[in-house]
Amino acid sequence: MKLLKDILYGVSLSAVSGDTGVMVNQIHFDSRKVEMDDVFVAIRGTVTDGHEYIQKAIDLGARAIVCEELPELVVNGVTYLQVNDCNSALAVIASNFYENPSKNLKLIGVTGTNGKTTVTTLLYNLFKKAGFKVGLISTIKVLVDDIVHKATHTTPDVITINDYLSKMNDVGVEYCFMEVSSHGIHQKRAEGLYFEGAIFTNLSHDHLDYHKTFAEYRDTKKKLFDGLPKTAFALVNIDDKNGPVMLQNTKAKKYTYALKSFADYRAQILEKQFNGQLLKVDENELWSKLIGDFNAYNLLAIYATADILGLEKMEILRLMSELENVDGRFQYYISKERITAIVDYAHTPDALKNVLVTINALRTGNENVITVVGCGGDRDKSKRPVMGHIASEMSDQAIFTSDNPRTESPKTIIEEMETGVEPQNTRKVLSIENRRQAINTACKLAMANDIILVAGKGHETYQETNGVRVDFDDFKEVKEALKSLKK
Ligand SMILES: CC(=O)N[C@H]1[C@@H](OP(=O)(O)OP(=O)(O)OC[C@H]2O[C@@H](n3ccc(=O)[nH]c3=O)[C@H](O)[C@@H]2O)O[C@H](CO)[C@@H](O)[C@@H]1O[C@H](C)C(=O)N[C@@H](C)C(=O)N[C@H](CCC(=O)O)C(=O)O
Ligand SMILES: Nc1ncnc2c1ncn2[C@@H]1O[C@H](COP(=O)(O)OP(=O)(O)OP(=O)(O)O)[C@@H](O)[C@H]1O
Repeated sequence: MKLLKDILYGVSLSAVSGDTGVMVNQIHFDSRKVEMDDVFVAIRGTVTDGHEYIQKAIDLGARAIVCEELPELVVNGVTYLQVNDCNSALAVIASNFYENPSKNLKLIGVTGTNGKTTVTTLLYNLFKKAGFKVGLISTIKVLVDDIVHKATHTTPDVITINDYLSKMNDVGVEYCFMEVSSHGIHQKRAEGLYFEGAIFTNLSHDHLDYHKTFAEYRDTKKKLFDGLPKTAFALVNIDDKNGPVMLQNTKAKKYTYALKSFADYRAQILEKQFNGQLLKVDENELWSKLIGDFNAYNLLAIYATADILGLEKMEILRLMSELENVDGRFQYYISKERITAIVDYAHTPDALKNVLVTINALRTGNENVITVVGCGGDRDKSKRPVMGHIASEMSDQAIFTSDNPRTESPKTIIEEMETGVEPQNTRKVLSIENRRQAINTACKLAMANDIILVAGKGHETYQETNGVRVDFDDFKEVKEALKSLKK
């Protein structure tokens, strides 16, 4: 139990009705989870308004209510706290409730359209190899030292983040690497946290269903950097045209990394092979199993971060050379017929293009590239024709299929992808709604040395249709399909 007054420290209150000297048990923003003596914070959401559930929360035993508008009738024995912005208040209350766990470790946030999971996971693995106790908050999983928790979001809500950070404090975690999504920043899920540093990977077309304009999407990402204290570091990819924008108003120490521009940290790709690439980082060479220009950026970002955080440069490179691909990111399998299948989480136009550029650069002869790809339902629709265009333009054969249609019609999504296909490429496109069938068809069409890219789902192990998740794992599917081929 905590004293309500204590967890309100730093919250700017516009009105108080009732006693703040009471003990409270937990904080919730979902009335359905409220129990006796909890605090309920009413959040205005995208679908409904938490203020409508204040009475429900009280019926379940809420001892205090945080809201932007006081209800007309107040209940005796309940404390009402009026604030201007419930999301901001929740952020402060959650940090106070868990005794500011972000202050007791070094928290590094990673933002950008692509590369967040890769960079945070590689940093987690690198620092673990270096002998530190580490934590990870990512799309794939949350790791409290070695204990795995299931991830629900890229950036969880602020109560859950503080809960994880507090668990990390309990086991002595020294560094935590956390993905910070634009939804997370907009909904203030990362507010009130003490960041040791933040990293910007890149910015391209995504989430325009939520942010409406690219400028709004960019400015949301920028807030992570605007909010850093001067003791923190801000590390940005300066080859990305929005890199300088991220640094505009930050008080933090500024660092840049780049493959093309002048920067504090620079790398050059010396040699590319299917099983790895040779990079020149500073004046030293690094052989990495992670291939592609985009991974050269990811690797440089982790090298720079580790250097800024004080690890020894040669040791960083030695540990980096041992790092493996992150699950579902350029994960590959070569069949006995010498057909290569690559599973990659590329679900944005930019990521799909990067992966196909990487694959095409590895072609040595006249092998074909067959791409199986879909676009998610109930998400940014404007990506669909662009991804359809990229897949058909950059592959010899593209198979459009389903990728978590959610509540939308898979057929309609595929038709929207087809609108992006240039007339000269239509003959290269097949549309097969059933993802298993699409993967099987790609395997049947493939000849020796061909490369099959299965894009979009990466590490995900389900297909979501109308709220129902059915087991589906691209890597298993394509491997099985290739194994059962009779050629
Ligand atoms: C669009 C979006 O981001 N939605 C998030 C948002 O929900 P919402 O605004 O729709 O909430 P709402 O349903 O309108 O409800 C408003 C409030 O009323 C409360 N409520 C509601 C019903 C009730 O009976 N009682 C009650 O108290 C809700 O708990 C909520 O506080 O706030 C919720 C609580 O934090 C999130 O779980 C939810 O994430 C949904 C599930 C989601 O899918 N989000 C995705 C888009 C997302 O956040 N993605 C990003 C990154 C993606 C990427 O980079 O690829 C992520 O960080 O994961
Ligand atoms: N630095 C990068 N630049 C561009 N594309 C990248 C980069 N790193 C990874 N990718 C591509 O984007 C895909 C997703 O990578 P990753 O999961 O690391 O990104 P993310 O930012 O975490 O995505 P999400 O927020 O949607 O989970 C990869 O499978 C790869 O195709």
